Formats: sequence, structure tokens, C-alpha cells
Amino acid sequence: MAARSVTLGIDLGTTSVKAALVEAAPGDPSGFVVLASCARAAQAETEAQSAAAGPQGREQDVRRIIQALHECLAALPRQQLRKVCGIGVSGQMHGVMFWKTGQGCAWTEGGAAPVFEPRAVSHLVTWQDGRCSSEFLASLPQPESHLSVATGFGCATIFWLLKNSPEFLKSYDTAGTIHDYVVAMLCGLARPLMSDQNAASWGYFNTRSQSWNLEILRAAGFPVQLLPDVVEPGSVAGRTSQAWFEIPRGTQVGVALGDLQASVYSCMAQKTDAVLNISTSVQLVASMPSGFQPAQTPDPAAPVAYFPYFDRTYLAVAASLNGGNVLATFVHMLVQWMADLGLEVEESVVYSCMIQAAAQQRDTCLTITPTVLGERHLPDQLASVTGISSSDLSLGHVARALCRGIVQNLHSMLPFRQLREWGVERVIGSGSALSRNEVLQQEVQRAFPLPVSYGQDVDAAVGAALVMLQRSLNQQKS
Ligand SMILES: Nc1ncnc2c1ncn2[C@@H]1O[C@H](COP(=O)(O)OP(=O)(O)OP(=O)(O)O)[C@@H](O)[C@H]1O
Ligand SMILES: O=C(CO)[C@@H](O)[C@H](O)[C@H](O)[C@H](O)CO
Repeated sequence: MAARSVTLGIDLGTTSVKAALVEAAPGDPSGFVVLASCARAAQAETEAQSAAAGPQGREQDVRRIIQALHECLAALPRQQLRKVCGIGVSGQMHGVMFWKTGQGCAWTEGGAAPVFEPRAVSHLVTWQDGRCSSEFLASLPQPESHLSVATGFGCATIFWLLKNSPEFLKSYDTAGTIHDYVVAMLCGLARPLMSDQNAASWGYFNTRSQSWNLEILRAAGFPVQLLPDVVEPGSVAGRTSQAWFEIPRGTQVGVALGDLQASVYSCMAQKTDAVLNISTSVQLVASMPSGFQPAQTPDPAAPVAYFPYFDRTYLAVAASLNGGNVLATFVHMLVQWMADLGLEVEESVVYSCMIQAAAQQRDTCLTITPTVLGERHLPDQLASVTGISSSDLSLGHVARALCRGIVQNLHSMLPFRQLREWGVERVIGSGSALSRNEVLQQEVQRAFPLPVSYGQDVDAAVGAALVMLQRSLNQQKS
């Protein structure tokens, strides 16, 4: 009898960490079942380590992210963890963190299970970081890549640190995304490995030649020794160097994937599907035919980018920086206003009241452009509200207009009729900001000229697990 194939998927998102245990189910139409899953808010936002980053800096405390990860693992059934034969990891793309080779973590037996604790690590400078101004970005060398470089991209952040905090950079000799770090710590790798999905998200990576723009970077004084070696997504980065919870030592760990690609992998059943993911940010994604190659020069004004997927194929992506985070900012603002007025209210209560009020307010003349973070192709265009009349000021009007604005902003980046021209027949909605918000769902339904169906709630974690499951099934066959 074939061994049972159970894999663990982990997604280190901007807001939350998620984990899912997946098993092959040949009798099921999807071919797999999710045995168990868990999500924990990381609450990792923290002050920037370099004061020069200013209020635009966005950093996260790696210790808190790892704590949330361990809370997720602790919540999964122990007997299922014992059966895990592969671990897939994905996470928030573009961001960068640094550590010292050989001192990135310490394994402890402290609690009920063996865990690793971050040691000589920096904060994670996330994809939401805005410290690189348009002028700064314009001063950087032109990449030899089809992707342009934006603030929050790993290589731009490293260039910024080189100029503004060179001493800080000298304290570390290794860099990676948060998910590359986790893979490196699990496997005890001296140097992290990176998939081309994450390398492309840092900038200065050529997906056609699968190589960093080393000459361009060296000529600009960039510390190229920090750049990880790049391998194909779907390949194995190593094996766990220790038992981790109930997962046996020696378990295969895949090279880390982008959360975008992992969530698409979990739900794009057909080439004719598009995926709309609304979580912290928003992505509308369609797959490009095999053999497609993007134009080789970067176009910073283009709202649609082509990100590497698997087997040298590409995804066309309208990646808006303004999604669930805009609603989170609004909720946070209301809670703060209430506190200023001497009233205390939980954010979760505000979310449900806001969604309920907007559900009852079916239409509004209020127009909100929700781009509080700007967009990569229009970094200086911030949010605005127009059409304000005294009759449209209720919570319901504002929340309805916010949800509509998020969808309309995406439409302005990738007009939805373009999907039809690409042969898309159906849109799969995913992401917890969408699944938890019926008003956002209504606005999506209203705007798309195509049928929309919904996937599961732990998408990228499931996708990361599925990539490893597929690998394990292929190994069993050969
Ligand atoms: N109680 C709630 N009700 C409805 N929506 C909520 C609630 N709490 C948070 N949200 C929405 O969910 C979003 C966070 O989504 P999610 O947990 O998928 O983040 P994430 O996985 O870390 O994101 P990403 O994968 O983009 O990094 C928030 O930005 C907010 O809009
Ligand atoms: O939302 C994200 C992190 O939680 C990002 O990683 C996006 O996936 C990414 O920014 C975008 O989709 C592609 O640029």
C-alpha cells in the first residue's frame, strides 16, 4: 500500500501567519483534502530600526512572526504532524530581512515541543515600506529585467540602507525574505536559497537568464554577497535539521514561494480561470500561455506586471497595494476617534457593524479612491473622497463607497473586459478580507462581467502544501 502523503503548508502573510495540513485524496475531485488549518494574527508591526526611514518606514518584528508561526503549529493535531513528509512555505513578497550566518536562530526544547528562536536577526522591512522616494528610486541604476523596482522591494531597500545606514548593513552577512529565513532555519542552511518568484519580487533579477543583475549592482556598490542563490520553485531547499513539533527530523522542505503564486496554485484549476485575491493587498491574476515572454525593458508606469509562476510560465498581475489594509486603516481610525472621544470599542466589533451598515446601504453617490498607499505605478497618487453630500455621510455610505473604491481602483489598473480578451471564463475569489466581507463580495459581483466563485480561506498555505504534495506523489510514482 502506498504511504499516506501529508504535507504542511505555511504562509507568512503581512497580517497573519497561516498553516494547513493537506493530504492526497484521489477520490476527491480536487485530488486533496485539508486535514486541519490554523491562522494567527502576527501583530508584528514595529518601529523602524533606522530613524532615517521616517514615518514611511514599515517594519515587522521577526520574533513575533515566528511566535505566531509556533502558535499555529501548536494548534495543529499532533498525530497528523507526525505523518508530514514535506513542508512548503510561502510569504509576503518583496520584503527583506538580514541575519548573521550561523547565528540566525537557536533551537530550544523549552516548551512542549522543539522550536527555533530568532537570534542575530534584523527586523523585516516589508513590501509596504515607503522610505524609497520617487527621487531616490530614479537615482538607482536601470535594471536589466522586465520588472521595474518600487519602494518596498528588497534590492531598493538594500540600496537605501547602503546610503542611509551603512553601519546597520555591516552587522549582517545574509539576507532573504521572511519565508527564505524560515526555510534556512528549519534546514540549518548556511546560506539561504531563493526561488525566482521571490528573487523577481526584489528587483534587479532577470527571469529569462534566471540571474541577478550582478554587473549593474556591483558597479553601483551594492553588497551582492547578500543576494541568495536562486533555484526553481517546487525544488527542495533541504531537510529539517531538527525535529520540529511532531514533524520528524529529515523532512523535506521546499524552497520558499511567493504568497501570490502559492495562493494562485491553490485555486486556479483551469488555465481559463482568473484569481482575485483580496487580503492585506489585492491581486487580480491571469495565467499567460506557456512560451509567453514579457518585454525585456521595465515600464514603471505599467499597472500590470508579469511575475514568474512555475515551469518558466508567467502570471499577469494587477497588484494593488490598497486592499483589506484600507479597510483596516479605516477601522483603526474609527477606533482611535472613539478613544479620543472617551469610548472604548473592539476592532472586530467595528468590522461587523461597518459591514452590516454597508450591506443595508445598497448604493451611494460618494466616491472614494482608496489609494492611501499610492500604487507602484502611481506612487504619489494618494486617496481622495468626492461627491460628498450631507445625505451620504452615514457609516453605511462610507463603508459601501470604500469597498466599491477598492474594486474600482483594481478595474482602473486592469479593465475587467481584458480578462475576456485573454480567454478567462471564471474568476475565483480568495483571501480573507474578501471571504469575511459580504459587501466587498457584492461589489466584486457587480463589477465583474464574469461568474465569480470562492475558494478556501487559507489559500497560500494550502498552495504551498500542494506544491510539496505534488512532489511527493511524483516521487512515489517514479
Ligand atoms: N473582523 C474582521 N471582519 C472582516 N474583515 C476583517 C476582520 N479583521 C480583519 N479583516 C480584514 O482582513 C484583512 C487581513 O487579511 P489576511 O488575514 O488574509 O491577511 P494576510 O494573510 O496576512 O494578508 P497577506 O496574505 O496579503 O499578507 C485585513 O486587512 C482586513 O481588511
Ligand atoms: O500582499 C502581499 C503580502 O501580504 C504581497 O506579497 C503581494 O502578494 C505582492 O505584493 C503582490 O501581489 C505582487 O507584487
